[in-house]
Amino acid sequence: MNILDKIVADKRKEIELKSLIFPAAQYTHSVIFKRDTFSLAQALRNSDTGIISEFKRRSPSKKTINQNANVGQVAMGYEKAGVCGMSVLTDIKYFGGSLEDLIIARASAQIPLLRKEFIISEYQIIEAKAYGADVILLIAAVLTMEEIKKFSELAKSLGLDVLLEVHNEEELHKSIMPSIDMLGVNNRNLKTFEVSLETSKSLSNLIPDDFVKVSESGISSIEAIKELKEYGYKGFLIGENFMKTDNPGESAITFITDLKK
Ligand SMILES: O=P(O)(O)OC[C@@H](O)[C@@H](O)c1c[nH]c2ccccc12
Repeated sequence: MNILDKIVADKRKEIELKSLIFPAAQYTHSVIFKRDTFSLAQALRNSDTGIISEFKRRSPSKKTINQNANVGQVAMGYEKAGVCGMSVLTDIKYFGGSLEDLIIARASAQIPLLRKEFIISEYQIIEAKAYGADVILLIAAVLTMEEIKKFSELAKSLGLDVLLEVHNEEELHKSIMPSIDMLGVNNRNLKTFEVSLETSKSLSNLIPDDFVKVSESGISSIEAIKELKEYGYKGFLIGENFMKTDNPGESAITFITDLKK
């Protein structure tokens, strides 16, 4: 079994139990559930920097990235840096994240927040909104075309933006539908952890122009962003490059200042 299959198998068990303890219906009456959301797609369209910065303590490919960072402080730093949005890992077992991190980020910054999660059920989409997310991630590698349609339509009906992530041409073909706002190309193969910006470059011309194009993972230089922009990318998801430093917020400020020069 590859790591992605393992993560998804664990996730199924987790949701099965969680939905018994906290049924989805109990979330939908809360004030936070009914709030207005921020649009990441809109922020990216209006931006000339396009940075989506991530909060990530560890990952299966990098055992420790940053165990000390305070999610509230990092969210404030990212907001001050002028990022278009912040991605918050909520998977505990493999990434050391949590829904608590998401809610603290929500309380700390008024910017679009992406729930970074392996979404395989409608329950997690309700939960995402209830914990303060504005955007959900759907990973084509673990979903059927029917699931992508059902999940993205539910998200849209709740006022959430949808970032659909692909890694190859086949995943891209099954994912193109009107309920998707942004198409993310993950430069990291989630099954082997290999990273190459060539993935973004080679898939770019297959993505129709009505979707905001986002390049994800392995981005650590201004040069890389300038190059990816030429392939039509408007969004750049950066995690480790900021998180591996002692002050991720400050690192984002420096990075975006340099990007604007
Ligand atoms: O830390 P990086 O290489 O800058 O990557 C960030 C982000 O793209 C990566 O964390 C990611 C992209 N897609 C995912 C899906 C699940 C978990 C994590 C991810």
